[in-house]
Amino acid sequence: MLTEQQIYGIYVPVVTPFSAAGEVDLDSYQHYVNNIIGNNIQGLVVNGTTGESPTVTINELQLLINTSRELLQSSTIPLIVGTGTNDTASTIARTELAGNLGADAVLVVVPYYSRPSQEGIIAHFRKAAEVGVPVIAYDIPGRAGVGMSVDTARTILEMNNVVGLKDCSGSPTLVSELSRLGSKPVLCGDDLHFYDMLGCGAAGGMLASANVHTAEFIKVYEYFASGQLDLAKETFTNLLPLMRLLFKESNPAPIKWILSKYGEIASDTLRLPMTSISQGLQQELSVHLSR
Ligand SMILES: O=C(O)C1=N[C@H](C(=O)O)C[C@H](O)C1
Repeated sequence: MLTEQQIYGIYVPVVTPFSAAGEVDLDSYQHYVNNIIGNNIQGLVVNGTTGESPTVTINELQLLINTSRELLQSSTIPLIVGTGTNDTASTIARTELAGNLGADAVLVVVPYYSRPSQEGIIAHFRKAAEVGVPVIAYDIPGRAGVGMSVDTARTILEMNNVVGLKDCSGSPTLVSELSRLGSKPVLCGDDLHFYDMLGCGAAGGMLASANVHTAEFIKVYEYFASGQLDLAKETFTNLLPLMRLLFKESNPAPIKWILSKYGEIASDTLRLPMTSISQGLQQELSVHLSR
């Protein structure tokens, strides 16, 4: 079970590879995730936004959790499973499933589309936390349509079983205030501002871009944590041109494209309504293909 003390460093939210026909491609998943966990990451995140969670069925989720558990058999890296949906009942069902299959924690997003009140957001997280599996709450107003206020985030972080927050709010306010108030740890989910967010008090990052050049992202964190700020900044700045392209079109399409070009996954297929990246972005990303 994931504890608050384990929330730091680099967590990698992995993609869900699909075959050209749109089925989960387990061979690619095993090959690629095995390479990711060969790095000194702090957490493996399955079925997050990057894993195209809105299109993954509950049976497929079960398969992904079981496969990930097997891959992590001789590893101490915690397994975090995205179980949040826009519906509290199905979030609870997925959280129970993940817990029963051995997830160390779940990632629960603010319910998207419905635009609940702050009270509704709190009630949603209370129900998810009551399942008993450690919860990382996930604030991403740009995708959810609604975000957590600082008070809401504090209330949620005070709940038993909530171990931390993933902050994709797009502003330093939440992480700065929570860290000033001595709240539970916050992981930055805003790749392009990772370095600044560390400066505001983030304990690490859950970064889709860390699927590419994973070791470099770990270095940014380690340099920062050991006070070597110039090196942290320089390493981060070197990653920025690629990162900007990885978020130029909707995540995870650019990451899937680059992973397929690296031979990590067999195809960059996405499930609709997500589509592959444009020809223009392919050209721009091609410059970054050598590793
Ligand atoms: O899958 C995730 O977790 C992440 N999703 C964010 C998004 O796609 O908006 C980005 C972040 O890097 C991690």
